[in-house]
Amino acid sequence: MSVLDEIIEGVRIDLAARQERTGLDELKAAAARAPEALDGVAALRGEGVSVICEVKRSSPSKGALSAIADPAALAADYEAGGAAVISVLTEQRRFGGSLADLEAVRARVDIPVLRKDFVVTSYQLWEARAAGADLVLLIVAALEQSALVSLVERAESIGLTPLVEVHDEEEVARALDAGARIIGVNARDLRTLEVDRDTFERVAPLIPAHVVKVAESGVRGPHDLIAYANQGADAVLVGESLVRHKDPRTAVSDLVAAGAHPALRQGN
Ligand SMILES: O=C(O)c1ccccc1NCC(=O)[C@H](O)[C@H](O)COP(=O)(O)O
Repeated sequence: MSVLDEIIEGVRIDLAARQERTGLDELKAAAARAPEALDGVAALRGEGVSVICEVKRSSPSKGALSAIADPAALAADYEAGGAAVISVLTEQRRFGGSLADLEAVRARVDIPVLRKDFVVTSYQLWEARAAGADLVLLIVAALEQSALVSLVERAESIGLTPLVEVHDEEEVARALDAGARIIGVNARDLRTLEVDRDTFERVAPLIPAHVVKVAESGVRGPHDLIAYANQGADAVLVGESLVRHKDPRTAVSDLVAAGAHPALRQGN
């Protein structure tokens, strides 16, 4: 069984427990009370390279990353540093996250918030919207094509912008077929968990210009952002290097400044 399969097995068990506690109608009512969703595409189409900053407590590849006592305070630092979007890992077993983290972040920041999880059913989309998320991650490798298509449609229909994650050329074709407006190329191989920063350079040319291109994983600092930008990234998604940093606000503003450099503004 792959790491992805193991994660999804746990996600389905936890999901079933939540579905027992909260019916879909109740969740939809909560989603209707949530503030209107912010536009995820517009947030990532700003000047320069946009930075998506992640609240990430632990990971299957590295174990515990940071004792994040106050995820909302961390997100506020990210926002003050110039983040375009906050990503909150809500998967509990392997990443130590929760929807409570997302709700706390939503209540503190004014920029869009992404629910980063292993979404396999539309119930999780309603959860995301009820918690105040504006974007949701959909991982192509975790979904049959019919499920991917219907989750993209459902997400859009309830105001969530899907960030559709791919790892190779075939998955790009599937993401485009599903109508993705934002595609994230994750450099982390979900079988080996190794990060290969060349993945983006290989796969990104297959993504048309009207689709926002996000380079995910392995950004250690401005030099990696510049490398991804030169390969056509509109945005980068950064987790570990920020949560481990002693001054996350400055770390984000250094990334944003690197992404705003005039040399990167001419369509790379
Ligand atoms: O981070 C992991 O170990 C991991 C393992 C299996 C599936 C997903 C995983 N990470 C999710 C992510 O996509 C990253 O949190 C995100 O791209 C940020 O990456 P990084 O900056 O390298 O923490």
